[in-house]
Amino acid sequence: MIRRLLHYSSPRARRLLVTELAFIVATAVLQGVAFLLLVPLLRALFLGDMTAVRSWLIALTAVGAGYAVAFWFASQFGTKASTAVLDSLLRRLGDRLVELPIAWFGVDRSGLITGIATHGAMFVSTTPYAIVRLIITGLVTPATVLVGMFFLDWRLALAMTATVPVLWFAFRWLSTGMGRDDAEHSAAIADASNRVIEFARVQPALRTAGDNSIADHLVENALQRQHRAYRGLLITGGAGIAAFAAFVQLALTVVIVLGAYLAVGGSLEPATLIALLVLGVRFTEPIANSGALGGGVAIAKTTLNQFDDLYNLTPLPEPDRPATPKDWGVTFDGVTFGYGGPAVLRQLSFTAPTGTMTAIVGPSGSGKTTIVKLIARFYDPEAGTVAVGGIPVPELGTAVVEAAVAPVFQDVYLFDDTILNNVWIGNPDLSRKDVIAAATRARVDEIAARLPGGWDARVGEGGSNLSGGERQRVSIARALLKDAPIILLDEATAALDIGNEIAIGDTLDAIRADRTVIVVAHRLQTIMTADQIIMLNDHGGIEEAGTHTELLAATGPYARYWRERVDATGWQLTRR
Ligand SMILES: Nc1ncnc2c1ncn2[C@@H]1O[C@H](COP(=O)(O)OP(=O)(O)OP(=O)(O)O)[C@@H](O)[C@H]1O
Repeated sequence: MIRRLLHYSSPRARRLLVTELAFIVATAVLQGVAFLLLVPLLRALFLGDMTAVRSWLIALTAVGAGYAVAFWFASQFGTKASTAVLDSLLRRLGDRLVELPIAWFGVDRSGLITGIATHGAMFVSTTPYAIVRLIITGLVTPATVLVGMFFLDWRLALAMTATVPVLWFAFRWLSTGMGRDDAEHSAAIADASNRVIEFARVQPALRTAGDNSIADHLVENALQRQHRAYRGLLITGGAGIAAFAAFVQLALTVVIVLGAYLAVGGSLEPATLIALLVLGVRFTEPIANSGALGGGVAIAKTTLNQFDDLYNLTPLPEPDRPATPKDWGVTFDGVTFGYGGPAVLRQLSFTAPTGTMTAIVGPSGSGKTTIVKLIARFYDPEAGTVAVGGIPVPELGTAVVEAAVAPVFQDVYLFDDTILNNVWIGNPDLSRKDVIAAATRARVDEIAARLPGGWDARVGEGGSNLSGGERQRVSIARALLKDAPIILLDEATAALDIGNEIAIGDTLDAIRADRTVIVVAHRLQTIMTADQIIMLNDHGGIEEAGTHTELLAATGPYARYWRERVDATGWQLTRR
């Protein structure tokens, strides 16, 4: 565990941790020496040899003083090491989260991340001082006593040595059992946290679903699983600690019986026997204490295992030196992709040249949003190539793609901050005036005017004070501000109010001239005015492609789709 902790620590935390451990070992050795000195001291007392008593007392005082100094240093370095380790773990977690492919966050990981970032990292950082220190003391002090014991009575020393493997196996058994149960408990906590967070988020939908909704059952099941896992942990821990303590007492009894046998046989002075028995008790005491702590180490290991899992994930390949694209056109060449299951897109090929707007239409679930995610490099395709400016995206690298692409998805997440700051993150270098100008182009000014506090009104957690369409407007404003050469827009499927309709229309007009715009299009206006339309089919391929006029003239599936949409929406073609 310590090896892995050192691995995840910063150089400073590593230095502090090693120094702390060195002082802990020193205190344990000095404690063992102090216990050993009790034997000649007690024997001198029993025999009434006051000169020897005085000498041994002085020696004991000197060792006691050394112990106090080492203990003070161990606790000083312990406090500093714990803060530095916590800092390192949180930084490593943050750094790793930034490196992981966005797809990893697709499945809800909030419970896992929250667990590591709050109690997990905190527990691990305090483990060296709160737990490992006592375990080291529980091992090193008895080891020191054992070595000294050979000089006092080799027969009792041998008997004590014989108990060591038994105690070691019992200790391992206890730690392994608690580690296994804690891993299950930790997974159950993460699952329950996810469910409770989800439960809180979807309350509006749940209220209409009634008391027996599936979400109620999911939360209930997750909480019950956590409850069962916790009970299992307590039972294993309680039984294991009790069994370990029994083994320790058994070992002590063996030594006492042997000592008594030797004393009765006359080969051991009674005064020495009593002193050695006192030592025997002191020998087993730290071992028994450490048994209860083996489980603590196992619990800390759960968090370190989670760190290992995060670091074992393979990130998307990145180039040593990112290539430079010649323009910002996007090409799909024989792309096949399927979220680890059946292919969603099969052998898909199309080109969206710079300075054009491509509308993607097709049945629900045909892979429209998947195309957008592949361009933004949430994933790499299983076969074929997604290229920007003629260069395959893996050769450009995630950083280049992220800088070049401004995605506007349907599920926009806003920070619990002011409406203006939520736009500002699109380009933090700009002035307030420029940010307001861009936000106004996306009609966010209408939203700000409605909210008490205007531009400085807070939007609530995740943007809960705004409607879905309004959140998308803020996201469009961010995209305008970012001034990226590739705009990916996943238009809202739900009917938009007139304000949002105009905002999206205006934005597309404003940005399409010199950029590559790819829109998962639902608005008829967008579809009709696109430079090319790509209509997907249900099998992950292209049904038809061309301009609106060409496709209508072809009177194929697109013409039917268009007719149905126009009839359904009662849409009328007018010039603006
Ligand atoms: N993260 C994911 N993991 C597994 N499957 C996914 C994931 N995201 C999407 N899918 C599946 O991939 C298919 C295509 O999804 P996609 O969102 O691209 O479709 P779409 O055409 O945009 O649909 P819609 O018009 O309903 O938004 C669907 O069957 C969907 O269930």
